[in-house]
Amino acid sequence: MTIKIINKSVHPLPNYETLASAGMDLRANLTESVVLQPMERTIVKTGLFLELPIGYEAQVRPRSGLAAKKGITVLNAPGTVDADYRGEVGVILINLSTEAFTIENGERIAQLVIAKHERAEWDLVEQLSETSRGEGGFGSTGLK
Ligand SMILES: O=c1ccn([C@H]2C[C@H](O)[C@@H](COP(=O)(O)OP(=O)(O)OP(=O)(O)O)O2)c(=O)[nH]1
Repeated sequence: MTIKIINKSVHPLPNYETLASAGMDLRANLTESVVLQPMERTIVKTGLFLELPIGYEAQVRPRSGLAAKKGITVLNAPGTVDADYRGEVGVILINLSTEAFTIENGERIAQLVIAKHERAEWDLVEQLSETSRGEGGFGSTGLK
């Protein structure tokens, strides 16, 4: 599939790193680097504007390396970019580590996964079908 994109950033378009990558890395588009203190969050602009086909969304997801090594993650993961959104794609990053982290211009801060989604209508009923799980949830089958 192809997706219309405007690139107002100073970086190349996001691309898939390998043949089977699900996500394309998103780069911070900054005029100067940003320091994120522990527990601080910020919206990092990407300079990218999308026109997704209806029935598709773009998910803004964390990068595992940044999360595991630096404690930097996407606060609202996965962020949802709607097909009718015409603004700049932003990445809400939070620093969950105990040390300050500097976001440099061009740094790969998150990844974008393009996904199909359904749009459902509600069928308002008085009763739902019975199942063996019933209302059990939130660890009802044990935690191990
Ligand atoms: O990580 C994100 C999440 C959202 N958006 C943009 C695209 C999305 O279509 C729009 C609205 O996002 P969302 O529906 O999650 O936000 P909201 O808090 O419900 O705001 P709104 O009232 O604008 O829908 O913001 C991003 O650029 N990055």
